Amino acid sequence: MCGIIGIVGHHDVAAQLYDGLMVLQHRGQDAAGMAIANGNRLLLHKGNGLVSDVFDDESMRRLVGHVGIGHCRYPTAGSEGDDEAQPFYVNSPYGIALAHNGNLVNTDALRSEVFQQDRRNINTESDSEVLLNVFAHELGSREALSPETAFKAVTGVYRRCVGGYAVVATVLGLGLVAFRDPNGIRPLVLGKRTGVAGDEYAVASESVAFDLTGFKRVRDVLPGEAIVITADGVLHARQCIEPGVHTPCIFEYVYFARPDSLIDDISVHKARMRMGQKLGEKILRLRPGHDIDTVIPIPDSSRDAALEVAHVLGVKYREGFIKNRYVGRTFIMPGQDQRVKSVRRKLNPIPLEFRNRVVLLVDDSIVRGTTSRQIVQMARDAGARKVYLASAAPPVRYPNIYGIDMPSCEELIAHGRSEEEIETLLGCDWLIYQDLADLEESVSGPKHRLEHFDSSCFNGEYVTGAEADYFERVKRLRSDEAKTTRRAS
Ligand SMILES: O=P(O)(O)OC[C@H]1O[C@H](OP(=O)(O)OP(=O)(O)O)[C@H](O)[C@@H]1O
Ligand SMILES: NC(=O)CC[C@H](N)C(=O)O
Ligand SMILES: [Mg+2]
Repeated sequence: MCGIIGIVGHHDVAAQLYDGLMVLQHRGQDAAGMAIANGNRLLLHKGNGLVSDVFDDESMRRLVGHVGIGHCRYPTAGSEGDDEAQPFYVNSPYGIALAHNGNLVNTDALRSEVFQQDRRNINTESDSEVLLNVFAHELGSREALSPETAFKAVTGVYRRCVGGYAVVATVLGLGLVAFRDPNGIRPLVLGKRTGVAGDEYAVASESVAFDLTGFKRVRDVLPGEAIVITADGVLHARQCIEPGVHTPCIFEYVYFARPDSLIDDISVHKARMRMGQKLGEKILRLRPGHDIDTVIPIPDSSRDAALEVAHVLGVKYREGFIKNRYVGRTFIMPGQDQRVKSVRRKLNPIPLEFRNRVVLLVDDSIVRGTTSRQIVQMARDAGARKVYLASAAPPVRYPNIYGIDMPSCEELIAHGRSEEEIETLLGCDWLIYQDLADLEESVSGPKHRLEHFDSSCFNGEYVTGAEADYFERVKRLRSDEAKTTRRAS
């Protein structure tokens, strides 16, 4: 679930892109990069690592220009190599750099189409490089360069690229182009800042990227819409294809996004609080006379929900696990060994919050079960009398194919298992999952702002469809086993 940002300003934008990327770091910890338009050059700097590792004073000094894009990567296709860090660059037509959040599900068909029909070579295994070349071909086959031709090129992308994608690109001689897939699966938001020199614009994966950079959130980019901001700061917007059913990824609200973001006009923080409220109500329905002494969140992402669960149950909320702030998110780490070790490094119990108590641990989601297995054991070792575990999301039973790297259902602890079987595997005394209808209601809120979601990892329904053998192929290429073999070779 990468983070993307693009800015058209009146002054150099690299420092602000850096600040924006720092706030989007939770969306991708593997690689980072920036591309800045400077006259007839696209200045590019990217590499593996966190934003603060990839950029130093020297690289920042080189990135001069007032139109630019940035990316932080969590790979869902290809490898974790630095050749697949983003933005990607292509020299024709005009010179384009592009950064992508999401995942295409017709990459293989497109790859051969791009080679045979468009006569373009794709030099990596990245789906984003394919997307860039489709956009480049579509732009190159129109007459002059203008917002109009950019919109037509985006329509071409919409016709050819299937999957989840939010994209920012800089095109030399034009400015910034941004667009969001026809179902709006991946988020993209537009911001504006008005200064003495006039209006400046930004687009980003999450509105939180604006807070630090002084931009104000204007609105979400619509599914199937494209935005062009010319280098002189003029904004053009166009619906480039009839939008499909708007199905934003529900996992953004459960886990990925920061709580201080608004996505599709919905506060992630409030959505998570409502998840907690519904989860608490379910627990009360199932066991009105429960014996829970304390609710303990699994930091970080479950805190909003856990606090509300405690309120509804009328019991104490205690921070029983202390998180080491120097360990990143474990779920988005590339290998299972690394994930397993990181959970213990990251979380440590405060025994006095567990001793002789019946504790309810609350997490936002249970995916591979890496975190839950260990924290249940830690709670027992710390002296808990009983350990209950609640998940603010339903069982994750199906792969995600739109930008979250859980490609192989065998790796999902809930796949093909009943809740009782999962409870036994996790070793807890009671396991409670949120119901999907309650999760969806929590996100759409009392005003029913959204009616549909991409909830595919919970219900196995994929709004775009996928190539017939897609799931098998992606499992072969991207299971933990395949990644380990690839790294060793
Ligand atoms: O069942 P699993 O495969 O372990 O995945 C689910 C866990 O991973 C995530 O935490 P993570 O440590 O990535 O980030 P966080 O600090 O934002 O909670 C999520 O919040 C769950 O705790
Ligand atoms: N998580 C994402 O958005 C990944 C983007 C792209 N598919 C890549 O692997 O680089
Ligand atoms: Mg977590």
